[in-house]
Amino acid sequence: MSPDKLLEAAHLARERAYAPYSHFRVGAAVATHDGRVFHGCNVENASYGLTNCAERTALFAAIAGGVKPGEFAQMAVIADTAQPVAPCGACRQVMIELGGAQLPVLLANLQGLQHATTAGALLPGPFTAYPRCE
Ligand SMILES: O=c1ccn([C@H]2C[C@H](O)[C@@H](CO)O2)c(=O)[nH]1
Ligand SMILES: [Zn+2]
Repeated sequence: MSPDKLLEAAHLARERAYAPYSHFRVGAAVATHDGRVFHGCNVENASYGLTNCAERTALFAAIAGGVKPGEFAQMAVIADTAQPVAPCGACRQVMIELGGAQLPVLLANLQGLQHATTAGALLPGPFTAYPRCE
């Protein structure tokens, strides 16, 4: 799947954002090596801290749909920002856990600006669980 096609999927997912508090809509999409695509949008809550970002929604939807870590091929994220959207730290950590540091991530805005990066480049020095217990 081309990065542009995946970005189109993220754009469509953004339309489904539930963001009545911030009014800031974000869309994400992840593709697997065998061509499955999962969509994510941000889902807010009256208890603001319960909000789930578009990126994690997409990754969690994929895992819930049967995707295993290591099967992710690429991810795309889009929002109405001046520069290509910058995922939050929590999502960067989850991208690395599930997609791996090499996961290609295409960040974009509605004006067509794009930044191609990787999960590892977005979060150097990620937390990895309990290395001293191995
Ligand atoms: O990369 C990002 C940044 C923010 N948000 C959401 C969380 C919240 O609903 C709104 C404002 O932060 O945007 C995302 O989904 N992804
Ligand atoms: Zn986030």
